[in-house]
Amino acid sequence: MSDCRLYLITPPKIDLATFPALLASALDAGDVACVQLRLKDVGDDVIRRAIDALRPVVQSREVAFILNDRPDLAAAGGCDGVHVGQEDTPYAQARKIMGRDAIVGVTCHDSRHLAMVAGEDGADYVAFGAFFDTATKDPKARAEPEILSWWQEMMEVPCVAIGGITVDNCAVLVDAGADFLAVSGGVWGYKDGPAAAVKAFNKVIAGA
Ligand SMILES: Cc1ncc(COP(=O)(O)OP(=O)(O)O)c(N)n1
Ligand SMILES: Cc1nc(C(=O)O)sc1CCOP(=O)(O)O
Ligand SMILES: [Mg+2]
Repeated sequence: MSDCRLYLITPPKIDLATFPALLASALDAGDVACVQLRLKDVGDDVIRRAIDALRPVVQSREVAFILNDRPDLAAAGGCDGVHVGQEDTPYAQARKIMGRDAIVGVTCHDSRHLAMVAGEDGADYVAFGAFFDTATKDPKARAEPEILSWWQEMMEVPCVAIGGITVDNCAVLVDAGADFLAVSGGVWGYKDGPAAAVKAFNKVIAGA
């Protein structure tokens, strides 16, 4: 059985009147390691309100609550961590803002070099992607599953696979050694709903 775990990414737009209950139902359906709040092109107040609404839902279930892009708002809002990309706040600054005990993850696209640098700098995980076509964003790179196997042989730092991951295509990434599958559309857009998606992902992970 694989040690791989699910890492949920929130949908690009969320309605705070309904999304907390939907998220709770997904988290109660099966194992989830982290939830990343990912809102693009919105003001700080919108992000703060979303943190306040979602953080208790996530943290009360012993799941790590991670904010995308913004270590300042993550630290101020009591998040467990932050995810930064190559064009966001640099890792060292994010770490300084978040503190030693927080989770700081770094996007590395399909680059072994970026991953080595992030791992050696002290990142808590490195993220590779996009592995598949995705409608959630226009990804900078396409990664192949071999990069996960290569990383696992070289390094102790966990690796996250992201980009177009679904119940139907994820097995190859689990087999290649992903520690986490980061998924948005494959959960929130799943034919039978997000709770069924979490169950189905966990079934594939357990069988891999
Ligand atoms: C787990 C995880 N991996 C990669 C990303 C992408 O981050 P980034 O390249 O900064 O792009 P945006 O998500 O900010 O558009 C991520 N968010 N999470
Ligand atoms: C946020 C993000 N980053 C990517 C990268 O390649 O770095 S792909 C991606 C989209 C993830 O959403 P979905 O599971 O719907 O494809
Ligand atoms: Mg970013």
